Amino acid sequence: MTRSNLKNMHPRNVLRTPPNYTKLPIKHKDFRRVCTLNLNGTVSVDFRNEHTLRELAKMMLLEYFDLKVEFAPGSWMPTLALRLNYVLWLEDLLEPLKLDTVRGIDIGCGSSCVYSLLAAKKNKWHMLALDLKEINIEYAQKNVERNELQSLIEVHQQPDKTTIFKSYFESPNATKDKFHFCICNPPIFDSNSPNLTRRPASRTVRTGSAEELTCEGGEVEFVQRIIEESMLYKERVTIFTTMLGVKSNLPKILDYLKAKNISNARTTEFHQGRTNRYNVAWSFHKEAIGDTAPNQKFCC
Ligand SMILES: C[S@@+](CC[C@H](N)C(=O)[O-])C[C@H]1O[C@@H](n2cnc3c(N)ncnc32)[C@H](O)[C@@H]1O
Repeated sequence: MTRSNLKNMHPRNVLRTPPNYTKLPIKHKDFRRVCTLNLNGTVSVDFRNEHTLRELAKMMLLEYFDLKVEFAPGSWMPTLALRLNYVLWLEDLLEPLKLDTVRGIDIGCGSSCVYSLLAAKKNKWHMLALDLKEINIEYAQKNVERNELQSLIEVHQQPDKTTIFKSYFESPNATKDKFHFCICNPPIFDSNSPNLTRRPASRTVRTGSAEELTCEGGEVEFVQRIIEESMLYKERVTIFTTMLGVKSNLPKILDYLKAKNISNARTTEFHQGRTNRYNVAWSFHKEAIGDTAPNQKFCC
């Protein structure tokens, strides 16, 4: 990350001050094991090594949020700067609502359950964490228990990959409480695309299993499903949000919202080093999003 990029990070992001990679290995012994000490006293981290990335992610969550996290083998690896920018943007969107208690839904929480853990630990938000994969549910549940956040986070297995909120809301055990937001980092690639095997080489190792990274129609169709279900459950969730990994998909989603006559929408961009993400929020409630939170761009 460059200095100018760091300056443009969300104003409340603690990672605006770059981590001290020379001091952190002294404090965190598992992280120390994957670092290389150079002759001039500096420390190198191999971002192409999956095990190293796991230890880095675990160390960052522990150092900055006192969160102890384990990841399922081969599962999707969260980076803290990006996850934090998304949570901070949500804080901005929710602020005008002046809520005493906040309830959110984490669509596709992954094995780390990272968004729910951050939201609960940092803000004491109540979270419903949903995922399809059994192993992700097991790890997510253990991560919640490891951090003693059971009173704030409920983990629920999504039985049907074609639905988003429906199977939970229609289940007899579902809470009758309303939710104030949903957060989502959708599977990005189209499982039917022949280009999947010809993805460009990345400078860092790509983590995540096929089931976590792909779905029918890729992120566009996944988000279109969220939009469709948002129309069914407009009274159950105040602000719907999602992330997109591909810039050219943003206008497609905005066009889809327009086609569904949903005009109350906002976008933001997150730039973390070489990783760019594009977020959309929409609401059926006039008091939400409407007068506040202009479209924003955050870089880190
Ligand atoms: C890209 S990963 C994101 C993981 C985590 N939220 C993060 O940002 O690090 C997408 C996740 O969505 C889950 N998923 C896919 N389809 C889903 C569905 N219909 N309902 C809930 N989760 C789903 C996958 O199993 C995977 O864990």
